[in-house]
Amino acid sequence: MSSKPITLVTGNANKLKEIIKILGSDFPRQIISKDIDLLEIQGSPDEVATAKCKEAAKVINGPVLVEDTALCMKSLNDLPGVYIKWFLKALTAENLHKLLAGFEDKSTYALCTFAYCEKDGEEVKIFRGKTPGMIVEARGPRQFGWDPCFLPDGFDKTYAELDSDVKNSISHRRRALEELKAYFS
Ligand SMILES: O=P(O)(O)OP(=O)(O)OP(=O)(O)OC[C@H]1O[C@@H](n2cnc3c(O)ncnc32)[C@H](O)[C@@H]1O
Ligand SMILES: [Mg+2]
Repeated sequence: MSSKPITLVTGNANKLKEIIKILGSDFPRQIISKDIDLLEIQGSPDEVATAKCKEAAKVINGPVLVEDTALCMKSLNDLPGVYIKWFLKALTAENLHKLLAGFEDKSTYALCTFAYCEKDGEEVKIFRGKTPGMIVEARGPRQFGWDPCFLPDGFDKTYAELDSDVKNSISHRRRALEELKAYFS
């Protein structure tokens, strides 16, 4: 494995902040971030992350890391899933819970999928993390996406209401990064 810096490609500043915080200072590789709006295909979370990674690798001449986040509602057979970005944009966090208004079962999981590739044409490695919870009416600071609507199992506060260190200790992103850390160390 090379020791070159890894370029993390994301257009989402909140994601970037959490990733850097969770990786911490003892992560063995240097991370550089780059904001490129990558094309997102339709498909499973693995397919979307893999395609994003291959596209990023074509642009960046070296190791690349991308991430895709899905929000999967059980009553909707795991939709919106990877399309949550567009649902959130259309509905805003205020109205997201209304998607499940006609359903009793509000259970939903947050899924984070990282995809890493050493360079263009090389194998893409996938790391996944999942946090179960449910969708509630928006509560807490409206800072990061659907955080105000997601109540993780075992907590009475939404991701938005939780202290950021607590969110980062149980989040979908944290769990995926644990897998990634294990691979790199
Ligand atoms: O450039 P990329 O990394 O793709 O960033 P993005 O903002 O387009 O992100 P995604 O394609 O992964 O879409 C996921 C959507 O879910 C939101 N999101 C991602 N992680 C989140 C988290 O931990 N809490 C709340 N919202 C989150 C994010 O703002 C998007 O609207
Ligand atoms: Mg995106």
